[in-house]
Amino acid sequence: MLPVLVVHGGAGTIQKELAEMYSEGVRVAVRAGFAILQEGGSAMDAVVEAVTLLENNPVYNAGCGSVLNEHGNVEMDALVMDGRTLANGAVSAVRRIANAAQLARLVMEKTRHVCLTGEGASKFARAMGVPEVPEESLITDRYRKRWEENLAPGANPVESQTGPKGTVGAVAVDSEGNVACATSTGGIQNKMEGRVGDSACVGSGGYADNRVGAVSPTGDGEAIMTVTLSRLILFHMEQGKSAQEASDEALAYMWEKAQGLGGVVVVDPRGGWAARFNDTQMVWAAAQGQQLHYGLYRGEDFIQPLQDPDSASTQDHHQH
Ligand SMILES: NC(=O)C[C@H](N)C(=O)O
Repeated sequence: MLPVLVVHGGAGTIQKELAEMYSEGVRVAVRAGFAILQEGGSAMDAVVEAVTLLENNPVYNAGCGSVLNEHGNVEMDALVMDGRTLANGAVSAVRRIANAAQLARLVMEKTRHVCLTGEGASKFARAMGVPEVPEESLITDRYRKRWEENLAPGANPVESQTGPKGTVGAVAVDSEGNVACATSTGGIQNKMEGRVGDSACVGSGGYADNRVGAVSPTGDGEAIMTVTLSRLILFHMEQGKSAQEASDEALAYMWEKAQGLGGVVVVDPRGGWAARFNDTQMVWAAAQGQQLHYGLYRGEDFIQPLQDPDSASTQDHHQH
């Protein structure tokens, strides 16, 4: 049933105290993006709106709330892709802007390139009138502290590159059957300056093609890139697998070949969808028809009516 929107706020191990905040944020974002689809808006508008809200929410590792690189700076990656035309745009290692996915969309719409990086991406943002924000406005106390802990004698900065991976992403099918994806992230804690992650690389950190579907992943970027996870999932769907089967097969392959953990949200053009992960947790939410689905641990699929956010949720172990 069309339209559909599915979002994620990252995979990994989410501290118990923060779980409700993580879950609430993806539900708010999915409602806002889905409202656009219900009014006849495009899949592209819906995914960018959902991701923008998640970037602005300091809970997630994207926009405000991004993790810090080895020098204590925020460098963000993002991409968008439109399944109608295969048009896509990305930015990598971009600094001092609030909404990297919107800048990725401008790369798609206003340049002949698919990815701009670092200082070039910042110059392009300025030329497009995107306001520069102070780096401090993107940094939360939580990540500032984590970064400082890594400077302590005896700390192992490489070890702390693992941990919660709160990248954000969204996939949608609009009422005309067009699919789109958007992904945005601060990357991984203590990454080397200039490190480009999957979230800036089309085919890895996202893909959308009206003939097959759309994917947005989260997780170990190097492993995601090694298996080109998003395109791999769509390849399995082209071979006749459902969104769920294709996701599980590709995630298992990523583990086998690259010891990669992560998760994905996926849609197909008929309105089938999946939120799957091989890490301990992934925070996700989906909207379709009158229902909002959401979950955090494996096997969870809580359902609420979209109309009434306060009504009691029911748990249903049907897996998507
Ligand atoms: N948080 C994440 O999902 C990390 C992201 N995939 C990256 O490697 O940059």
